Amino acid sequence: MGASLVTLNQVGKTFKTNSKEETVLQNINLSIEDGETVSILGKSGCGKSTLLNVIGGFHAPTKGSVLFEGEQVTNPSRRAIMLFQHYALLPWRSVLKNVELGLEPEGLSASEQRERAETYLALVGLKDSLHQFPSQLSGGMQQRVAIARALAIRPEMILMDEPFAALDTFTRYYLQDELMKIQQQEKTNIVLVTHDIDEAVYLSDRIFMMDANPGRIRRTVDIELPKPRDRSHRDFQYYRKLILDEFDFSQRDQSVEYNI
Ligand SMILES: Nc1ncnc2c1ncn2[C@@H]1O[C@H](COP(=O)(O)OP(=O)(O)OP(=O)(O)O)[C@@H](O)[C@H]1O
Repeated sequence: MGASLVTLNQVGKTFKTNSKEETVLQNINLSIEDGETVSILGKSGCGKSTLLNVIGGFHAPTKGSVLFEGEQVTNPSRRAIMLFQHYALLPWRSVLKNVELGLEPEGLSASEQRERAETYLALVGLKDSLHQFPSQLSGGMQQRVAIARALAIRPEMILMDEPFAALDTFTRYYLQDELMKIQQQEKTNIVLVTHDIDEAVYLSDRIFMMDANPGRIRRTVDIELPKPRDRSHRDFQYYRKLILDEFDFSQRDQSVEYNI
């Protein structure tokens, strides 16, 4: 096996404000192999988004190092694109122009730019919506535009911060399926922040489970199930239960936790 795509060595992150100092990440060691989809799973406030931002070069670690293909990460780059929960589309630009916007720094000709944007919009099933505006689309369609915009840049890695959290269950399942198919086709590495255990088990090759105060990796779980996965299969339920047990949820009222 070659070198890891991403390696974090002894990473710590402390935020300093006027009144206090908060250590949000402590002693994070992890590696992400090329081709993997990994999830960072943990309760609210445990430092998931901070960890994602450190991986993407948006926050500098206070301690330790972050390596991307063996090179120190010091800044965000187009090799790792961030995808947010709230799409971040420009409302005054059409679907096509939103995707083309991400391509402007690449210096493509107008026709190349358009062709690339159309290719990725077709990939996410939006070839008939090129000239619509974000406000004319459902939340799920808007997130598909955002996914197309990220893919069109052809990054090596997409960092996703709870990308489907604002969507209803049916749309979320649909987009999780789409994302999995696209990932298998494009071979883009995905790092997904979520607090949805099902989403993590459904999509991930590996799950990094985090504890809070300070944020640290509690346990890493390899999900050894072929894709596409069957959410109702007992092997899927095995991993789901393993994670619920690890977070100590299984002792509580299970009707609350097994509510899908
Ligand atoms: N730029 C910042 N400055 C100061 N503190 C910050 C900053 N960013 C995050 N924090 C603090 O770091 C802690 C972890 O936040 P983070 O957003 O990483 O958690 P999270 O697990 O992603 O939470 P959630 O699931 O609710 O989004 C919080 O206490 C937050 O207040």
